[in-house]
Amino acid sequence: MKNRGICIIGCGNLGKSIANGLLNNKELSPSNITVTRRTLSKITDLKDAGINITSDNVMAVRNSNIILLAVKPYNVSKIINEIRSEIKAEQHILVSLATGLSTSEISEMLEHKIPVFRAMPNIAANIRESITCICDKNAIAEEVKMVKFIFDSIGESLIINEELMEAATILGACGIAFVFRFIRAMIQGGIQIGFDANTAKQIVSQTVKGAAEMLQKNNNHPESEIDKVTTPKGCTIVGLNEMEHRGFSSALIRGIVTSFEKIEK
Ligand SMILES: NC(=O)C1=CN([C@@H]2O[C@H](COP(=O)(O)OP(=O)(O)OC[C@H]3O[C@@H](n4cnc5c(N)ncnc54)[C@H](OP(=O)(O)O)[C@@H]3O)[C@@H](O)[C@H]2O)C=CC1
Ligand SMILES: O=C(O)[C@@H]1CCC=N1
Repeated sequence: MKNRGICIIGCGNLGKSIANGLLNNKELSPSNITVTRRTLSKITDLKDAGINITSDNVMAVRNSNIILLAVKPYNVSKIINEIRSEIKAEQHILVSLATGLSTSEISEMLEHKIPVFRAMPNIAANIRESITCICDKNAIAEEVKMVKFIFDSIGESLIINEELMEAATILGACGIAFVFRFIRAMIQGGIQIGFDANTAKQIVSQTVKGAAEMLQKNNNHPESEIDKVTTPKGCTIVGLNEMEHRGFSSALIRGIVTSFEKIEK
């Protein structure tokens, strides 16, 4: 990977999170990373860290091997039109991060047949804690390994079938927003029962981190961990039951399904 150039076209919320995450990858030199957007004043910190910043998408593509397309879905065809003639079969791999556009739709916009990937990270890429689901069209094993290397370096990654890409978008990419909303509600509850906002945030964040890490490390089902907390006739079970009476699990499931229905339209 050392001599491969990576460009991120559209260095906004997601693109910048990825760029920040990649900065900590010792196998990638910041000078091999180029990011683009029109408003460069918003990414001068990346320039200070050694990443090339530019508004020139064509130059960025010309000097790179792996193109991460991180613009809004409605800007994808316009950007591909702009860079199409620079995309070379022997030089490039294209990774689209755009929601809802298939690898076939992207491939059809291109002049040459090149490996096209879709990847769905989340903004925790910023601290190298993303989960990224990846699928591809026309890629060989070595190219898959290369793309996986990039996303493994900003968290974890999974190769999935393309038909699950929309579901992956909801659970992983939108999912982090759902988790933040849960955390916010916990903090609001914590303030109501006596903590100041900062202390409540510290307690809740570490509690959520501990719960997530327990599941990652011991592979148990969440309910079997809940059983270890709930004392018969105790204060945990009454809280949990009240949450369920109020539709807690149902609200989450319905939110996930509603987001999925929106993306499937
Ligand atoms: N945000 C998220 O958590 C996730 C987003 N995605 C997908 O990633 C993509 C990007 O989303 P997000 O980062 O939220 O969007 P943003 O709007 O934050 O980022 C897109 C960036 O593209 C830049 N841009 C627009 N036009 C051009 C152009 N002609 N040349 C270069 N850059 C351009 C914009 O900057 P400027 O106006 O300065 O040019 C903007 O900062 C979307 O397709 C989204 O579906 C996927 C997973 C998670
Ligand atoms: O809300 C959206 O449409 C995008 C897709 C995943 C995260 N943000």
